[in-house]
Amino acid sequence: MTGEVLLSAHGLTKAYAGADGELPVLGGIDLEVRAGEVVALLGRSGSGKSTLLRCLAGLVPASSGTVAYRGEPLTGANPGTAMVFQTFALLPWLTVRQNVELGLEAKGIGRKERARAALQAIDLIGLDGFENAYPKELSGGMRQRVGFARALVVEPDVLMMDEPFSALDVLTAENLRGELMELWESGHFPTRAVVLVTHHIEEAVLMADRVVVLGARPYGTIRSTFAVDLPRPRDRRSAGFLDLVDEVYRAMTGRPKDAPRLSGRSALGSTPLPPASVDGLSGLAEILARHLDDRSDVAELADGLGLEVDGLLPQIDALELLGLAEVVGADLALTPLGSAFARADVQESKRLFAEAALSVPLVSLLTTSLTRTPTLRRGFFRDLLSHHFTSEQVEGQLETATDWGRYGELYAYDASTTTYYLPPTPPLP
Ligand SMILES: Nc1ncnc2c1ncn2[C@@H]1O[C@H](COP(=O)(O)OP(=O)(O)OP(=O)(O)O)[C@@H](O)[C@H]1O
Repeated sequence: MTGEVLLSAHGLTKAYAGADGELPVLGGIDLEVRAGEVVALLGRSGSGKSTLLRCLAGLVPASSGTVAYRGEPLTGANPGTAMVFQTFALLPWLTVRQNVELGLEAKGIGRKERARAALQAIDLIGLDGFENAYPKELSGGMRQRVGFARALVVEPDVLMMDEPFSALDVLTAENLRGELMELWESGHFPTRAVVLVTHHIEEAVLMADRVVVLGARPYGTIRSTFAVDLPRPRDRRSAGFLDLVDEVYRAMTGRPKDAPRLSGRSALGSTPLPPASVDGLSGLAEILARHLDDRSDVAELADGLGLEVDGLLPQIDALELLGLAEVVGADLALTPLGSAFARADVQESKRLFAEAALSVPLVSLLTTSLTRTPTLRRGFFRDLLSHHFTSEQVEGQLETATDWGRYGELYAYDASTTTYYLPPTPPLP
């Protein structure tokens, strides 16, 4: 790696203030971004990717450690970066050109020069003809082009992108990714490096020279880094591409030795329940049961379903957590319990599922609490969980626990009164 260092983070930590004290999000990040490279920050939801990007951009202050631009520690917004967001964040009452000019206005650049630079950026990103259109007249893809033009117009040293394609439909996203990388390769790209936040493994391998995998347990740290030496434009079907996707996938699912097991049989606060419905995880178990030895390569499974690999992560996590499957290398394999579950009739599958779900702390807590107090409000469990998780994570976990417990007939839930209760015992025949 030879380019000069543009961005650097050393010993960077970040904790947000929460209702119940500090929520640590990043722990001890060391990272450099050099001229000439595209770096992807890859990780699951909640691993702190966006927070790291914002710290590098100086939009969020670090709790400790340093972030520097060209060796100068940041004291506010990073003057060498511009950001493209997932949601396009355009001002609806301004035209395309006026939206693009916004970044320049903030820099105190005169009107004539602003118009010239904006038109150039608009042209570069394929928006010519839309200069005077308002955002509501544009498709999602065209709106995101405005997002790109607005960032590129200031010719930042480093373009920062926070999941810029995830709000777009598949074809539009693929098209825009391709155009962007062509532009980067052509040498006409007005930035010297790119940092991309994504949770799509394939997107990271497709676009980046270096993929930095963040792990989320117990808080965001760099788990591994991969150099991507594949020639551009990259072929998603080439053996090299698929091998690297597999390797990165293993790094994302592999657990560091000292991290708590995902099985979460320990404390309530260890690992949030994944957002996987019983239907979804049963579907995956049934598909696995159709494979030889009840196991399959995860990338192939996802491909067969028309999904990106990470699209299956919540269901895989759920099957593991419930002890119904395990990840072995790049494969997902049903356990004997999972195999029985996948092949059982409805009643037996509910019984097996209940047995598995009772090993999950939150489900077990709901069940045992209800044996002591026959009805309990959702707010009671929300409060308990809020000591360990953000409110979004709390609601997500309660959704999952409600679905799982209902299916296993461990408890029932009345949404109109937000109350859990024990299901009535069926009458004796
Ligand atoms: N401003 C904030 N205040 C409090 N907590 C926050 C704030 N921003 C993020 N968090 C929390 O920090 C954790 C990491 O969030 P972050 O958005 O950085 O992760 P991420 O890996 O980018 O996830 P995602 O892909 O879901 O955006 C999450 O638990 C999130 O709820």
